[in-house]
Amino acid sequence: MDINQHFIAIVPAAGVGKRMQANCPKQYLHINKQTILYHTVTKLLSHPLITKVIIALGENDQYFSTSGLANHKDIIRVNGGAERVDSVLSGLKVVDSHINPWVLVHDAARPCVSLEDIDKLISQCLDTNCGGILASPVRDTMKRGTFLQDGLSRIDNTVEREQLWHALTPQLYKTDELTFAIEQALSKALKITDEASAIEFAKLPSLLVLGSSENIKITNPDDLALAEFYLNKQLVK
Ligand SMILES: Nc1ccn([C@@H]2O[C@H](COP(=O)(O)OP(=O)(O)OP(=O)(O)O)[C@@H](O)[C@H]2O)c(=O)n1
Ligand SMILES: C[C@](O)(CO)[C@H](O)COP(=O)(O)O
Repeated sequence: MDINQHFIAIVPAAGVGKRMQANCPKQYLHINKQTILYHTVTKLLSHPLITKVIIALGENDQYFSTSGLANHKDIIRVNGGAERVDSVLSGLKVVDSHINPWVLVHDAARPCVSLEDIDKLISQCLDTNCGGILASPVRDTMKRGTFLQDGLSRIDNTVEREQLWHALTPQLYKTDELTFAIEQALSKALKITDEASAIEFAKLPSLLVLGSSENIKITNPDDLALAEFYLNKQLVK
């Protein structure tokens, strides 16, 4: 990978982690005595091509100041927004596309991403001059369902899983294209849950770059132990 440029990573970290049912936002839960946010941000900054991280924080965030990241010279803080997409857009507003024509976006809740997968994403996107995302193919039979009463659900149909992928992060796009795509999608009140969906609405292409299924998003309580296992597995490599 003959890359002679450096990258900024935007880390949306302004969520409250409702599904985690914890006593603090999930990005501030600890694994091996460090916060998940600390693991994620230091992982990104350990990549030789990532030189700055822009972290979008909640307006009332009371944890960041003691996270071990507060005075890091390569971290820029911005205010997050009501939705993840708003937090990402806040980060994009402080990126100079002349200096950083490409930008990575990576969830604070994904500390298990590997440097090798980040290399693959950067390499494939820059070699093809096309934005893209890390993704992992679906392995199970997939069903579409309908909620019934009393918390029950029923199967409506089986969803074809050929070329069905889990969208992961980082997602890597040209700064100007991503900013335009997100602003356009928001102006049309379109539902944007990742950068790729805004790019799709803008009818721009995206690569699917095969990434490890160990790059989980810590979302529900049982994800924490799994993330700890994967992080510790990386330590012994
Ligand atoms: N308004 C928001 C909502 C989410 N995020 C971030 O986007 C990432 C992925 O979102 P998700 O896993 O949904 O996190 P939460 O929104 O915190 O989780 P929940 O939906 O369970 O509340 C997280 O790192 C989260 O902090 C953000 O920056 N701003
Ligand atoms: C961006 C993302 O990680 C792609 O899978 C995911 O959409 C973010 O989580 P959310 O629950 O959709 O906010």
